[in-house]
Formats: sequence, structure tokens, C-alpha cells
Amino acid sequence: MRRRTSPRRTPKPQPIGPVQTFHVDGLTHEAKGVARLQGKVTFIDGALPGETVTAQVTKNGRRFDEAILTSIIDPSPHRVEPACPHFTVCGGCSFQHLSDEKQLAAKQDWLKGQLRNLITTQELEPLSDAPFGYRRRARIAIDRIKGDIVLGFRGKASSDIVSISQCVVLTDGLQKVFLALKNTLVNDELAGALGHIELLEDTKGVSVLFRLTASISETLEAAWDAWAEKERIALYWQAPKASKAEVAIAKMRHYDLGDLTLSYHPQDFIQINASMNQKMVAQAMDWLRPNKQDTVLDLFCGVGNFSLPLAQQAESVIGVEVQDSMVVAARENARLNGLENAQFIAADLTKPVNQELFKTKITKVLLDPPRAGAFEFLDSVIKIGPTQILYVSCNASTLARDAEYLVAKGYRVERVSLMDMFPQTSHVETMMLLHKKK
Ligand SMILES: C[S@@+](CC[C@H](N)C(=O)[O-])C[C@H]1O[C@@H](n2cnc3c(N)ncnc32)[C@H](O)[C@@H]1O
Ligand code: SF4
Repeated sequence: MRRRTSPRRTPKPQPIGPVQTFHVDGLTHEAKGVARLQGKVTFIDGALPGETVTAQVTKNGRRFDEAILTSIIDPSPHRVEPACPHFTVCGGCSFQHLSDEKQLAAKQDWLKGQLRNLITTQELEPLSDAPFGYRRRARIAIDRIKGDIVLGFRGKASSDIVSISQCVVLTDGLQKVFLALKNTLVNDELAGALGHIELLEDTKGVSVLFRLTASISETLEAAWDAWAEKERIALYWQAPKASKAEVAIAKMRHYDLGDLTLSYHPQDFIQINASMNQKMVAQAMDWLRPNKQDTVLDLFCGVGNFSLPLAQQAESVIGVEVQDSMVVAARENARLNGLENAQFIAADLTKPVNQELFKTKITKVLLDPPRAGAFEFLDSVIKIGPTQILYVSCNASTLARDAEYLVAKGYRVERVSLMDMFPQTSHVETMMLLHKKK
């Protein structure tokens, strides 16, 4: 069986200087302590503001140095014991050494900086939930290091795969299946044919997707199908070079959202934090307050995560999504939930706009784009002229760019919320409500 070649590795940083003492007075977005030595900024991974630490420089830059922490002389009162044994080496989390309260405060400070041209008197309204056990989807990397099979995530300081025995941000269901999988897989020939593994938990239970990089025998496949049945796991196989469409479409997944049920393909986008998703959708409904006078345009709608709750309250909803399979799922979701007032259009929102969108009088727009933002579609939104725009963003810098444009074209920022979808990581989600100026 042929094994894939490993991607080029970023080596672990090595000390290049003596151990020195630093006083830390700031924190970067990636949770690095900021200190100054003879006027030069040094970023120290693992150090917190207010601490006196010793560290060794690993990289000399023109404007700043980078260093690794060697000891903490005077710890911050906000330092906590990381809940995960892999925290210092795994790249998945960056904030487990800081109390939950201070993590949120650090994210708020950072977000205020990103949105400094947009928010003046508005408070950043926080939305948060459980700090651990929230992640219902994960991609597990697999590698062979010194002859041993390693399952885990990419490292903090290097691109090597770090072997994981427990991951406390995963849901309980995924933590259990990860352990069962790891114990069975490490000594099995399937490991040599895997590119990565995707774990997913939803209302239907747990599913595992094996992404193959080499073909395997029917006997091996049957043995793993039997394992999955015994563990009550839905198993998906993605053959080498197979597209998403070739992964058993018959076995759609589903998740509940309030009194709605949404089906989706296991490789479709869904929000990773289920309980925060419930809260986020509820907040969107509360801020937009759709009513029977409203036709709402839900841009980047996925399988209808916002469109369906909107359709329960608005006169009608039009969802737009680039992936045909998700548009089909969204239509099916509206039908299964008895919502006849939601229609879905397949369109690429970075390309010239679909004229169908301008035929109906749209009163409110919800935007939930990927990290690149929605800049290409903003002139069309302005032409549509909704009274309210609700922007949900996973990238504060593209949100700032897009919102500044909307403000320049006649909208004002009404409310902003920092949604802590991924506690322990530096990731920040934002919701912003804009109103058309009179
Ligand atoms: C952040 S997800 C939001 C999905 C949905 N609103 C939800 O809450 O589940 C962004 C969605 O935009 C879609 N998308 C990405 N690029 C797009 C484009 N150029 N045009 C339209 N949709 C796009 C993705 O397929 C994905 O479903
Ligand atoms: S992603 Fe999981 S394994 Fe990695 S540090 Fe976070 S909790 Fe630990």
C-alpha cells in the first residue's frame, strides 16, 4: 500500500540566545505575551500581561524578536491551569492558560481595535456559552513518526502532527469516538491508507469520514464497517481523488435548531458550536425582528441555518448560496419544515449579480460570508436598499472593510456583538446590525 508523502514540515523553533528576564505588558491576538528588552518588542508564547518571566529568543527580527517561555517568576492572577494536557504543544488552542473572563476581555479589546473606525458609543455585546466540550466537528490529522502512527492536530510552533490522547474542546460524543478510533487504528493497516479523518456529531449521532489516499481491500473496508456498526457510528468513505458528491449522499445528516430540523451532507458547512449556534440565530432574530411586512434576503445561506428561522417570522425569505448541493438541501429543509415562503437560489456572490434578486422588494438583508467577506456584493446590497443589514462575520478585518463601505454609502452601525464561538482559541465571530440612515 502506497503512503502519501508528508507535507514539508515547519521545524520547531530552537533557542538562539541566553535565558533572559522579561516583564510582560501586553497580549497579542494569538495569545503571545508582549515584552520589551532594550526597547525592542519580544513576543513570548505562553506569557501573560503583568508577569515577570524568563525566556529564550528563538528568532531575531528587524522589528521584533520571538521567544519561548522558560520559567514564570511572578505569575498573573488571571493565569489558570490548562484543562488539556496537550495545550503547550497542540496548535488547536491558544488561550487555555488565561481565565475565561479574561479571554473574553482580551478578545473584546482586540475586536474594538479592529472596528475602531466603526464603533464609538456602541458597547460590544458579548454572547458566550460553555468554555469546553463545544466542538461538534473536527478534522484529525494522521502521520507516521519514527515508524509509529500518530493521530492528532498540527503543533503550536511547528507543522508536525502532535499525538493527542484527549481533546477537551470536543463534545463528549466526539471525545469518546476519538479514543475508540485511535486505539483501534494505530495498529491497523487502514492507518497507512488515510489522508485524514473527519469527526462529526449532530442530532443523529456521531459520524466518521475516512479520507483515503490509497485504495484498500474489500475485506478491510468490511471490517471497519463492522467496527462502526458495533460503535453505533455512521461511517463514510471518501475514495482517493473522490469528490464530495461521491461520498454516500444517501446518508444525509441532520441537526436540530429550535423546533426546526435541518439536513445536510457530512461535508457541507454547518456551524461548529451547536449551542452557540442556537444563541446566535436567536440573537439574529431578536435584532432583525422580521415580521409579515418583510422579505428577507439571506446571503451565503448554506443549508438554511438563518433562512428557515427567518421564514418562520417574515413574509418571505430568499436564500443565496454558491454550492448547488446545499441549495438543494436548503429547499428540502424548507419543505420538510413546512415553510413554503422560503426560496433558494444558487449563485456565486463574487460574480455579477443575479437579476432575480431585484424583482422583489427586499426590506432586510442578512450576510454570513466566508473569511474573504462580501465586498463584491456590497454595491448590489446598496442598490437593493434594505432598511436593515445584519452582518455575521468570522473575520473582523473583512467585516471592518465591508462595514466601513456600507457606512460611507448611507448606513450606520446600530449594534455589535462579540460571539465567543470558539473559547480557548483566538478565533472571534462578530454580529453587526446596520440601519439605513434616514
Ligand atoms: C460562513 S458559511 C455560513 C452558512 C450559513 N449561513 C450557516 O449559518 O450555516 C458561508 C457560506 O457561504 C457559502 N459561499 C462561499 N462562497 C460563496 C460565494 N462566492 N457565493 C455564495 N455563497 C458562497 C459557503 O458555501 C457557505 O455555505
Ligand atoms: S485542540 Fe484539543 S488537544 Fe489541542 S490544545 Fe485544544 S483541547 Fe487540547
